[in-house]
Amino acid sequence: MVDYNRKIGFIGAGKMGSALMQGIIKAEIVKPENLGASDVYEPFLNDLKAKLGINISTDNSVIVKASDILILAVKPQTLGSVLENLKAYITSDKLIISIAAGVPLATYENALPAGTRVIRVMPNIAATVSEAASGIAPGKYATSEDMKTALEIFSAVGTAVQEPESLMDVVTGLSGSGPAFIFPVIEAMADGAVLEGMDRKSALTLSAQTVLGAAKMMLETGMHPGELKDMVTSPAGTTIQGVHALEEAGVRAAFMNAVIRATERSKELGKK
Ligand SMILES: NC(=O)C1=CN([C@@H]2O[C@H](COP(=O)(O)OP(=O)(O)OC[C@H]3O[C@@H](n4cnc5c(N)ncnc54)[C@H](O)[C@@H]3O)[C@@H](O)[C@H]2O)C=CC1
Ligand SMILES: O=C(O)[C@@H]1CCC=N1
Repeated sequence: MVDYNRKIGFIGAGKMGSALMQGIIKAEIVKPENLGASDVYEPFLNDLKAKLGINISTDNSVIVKASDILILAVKPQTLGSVLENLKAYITSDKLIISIAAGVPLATYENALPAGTRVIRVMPNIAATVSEAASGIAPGKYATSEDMKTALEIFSAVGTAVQEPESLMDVVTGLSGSGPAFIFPVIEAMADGAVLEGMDRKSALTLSAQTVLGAAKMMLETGMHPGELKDMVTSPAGTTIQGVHALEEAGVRAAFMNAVIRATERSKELGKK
């Protein structure tokens, strides 16, 4: 088990950092007084302190010094300067976890003191509601105990799987970015129902529950999505008409391309 008294610190308390902090507090794997966050933008910190009771600072080094596990949650473009400013405070007892898209483990290992234990994680925004999907890759110096710790933290806010680093850009394109591919689907299906006369609130509720139910059914039955689709699709019925409309619009290629393009962008970010 993750040591309940271990201190976890976030550098960057924006959208993803705060989503993870909410999930971590909800899962009770760390006490609020053992969770800290720093950010250059004070209002985010004040909100988090008020909501979660965590420690805050606008000085990154304060949080680094107070933490056993450091989660880097700043933009990939900001990371270089953050690492440069923090390296003097990274001692060998600290585990560094980064969630930055694209940035390879070697970048941290080269920028931080020799032998620093680093783990790369790509979670997603559903950590807020304890339903994140995270891929986790260990760095050169991370121990199996470190991986256990990372898997426990990210399993506490959803589902977490170990992946080789070579697939972390794909994880980014699929599950890291994926919620943003699905929200418009939920909205667009609801729009169809609104066009047919349903009120917006009911349409969004039914649409979102439909996506949730479909995903849950697949995960819980272990059945192939094609087989599940066939269970809904009566001969000459309603569903096959809708499926035909989606195929005419090239929906499968569109979703494949979304994942491919996001993956390629993650690779590009890593080269900067
Ligand atoms: N938003 C998402 O769904 C996901 C984001 N990520 C990764 O998480 C990281 C953060 O992304 P978001 O939370 O979306 O961005 P964001 O812009 O909401 O958060 C970044 C935070 O870093 C702060 N910041 C900027 N410079 C700083 C500095 N020098 N020291 C401390 N804090 C500083 C900003 O004020 C901001 O609050 C990125 O690397 C991104 O690739 C990973 C998975 C999903
Ligand atoms: O859009 C981005 O770059 C980040 C990484 C995955 C989700 N959001």
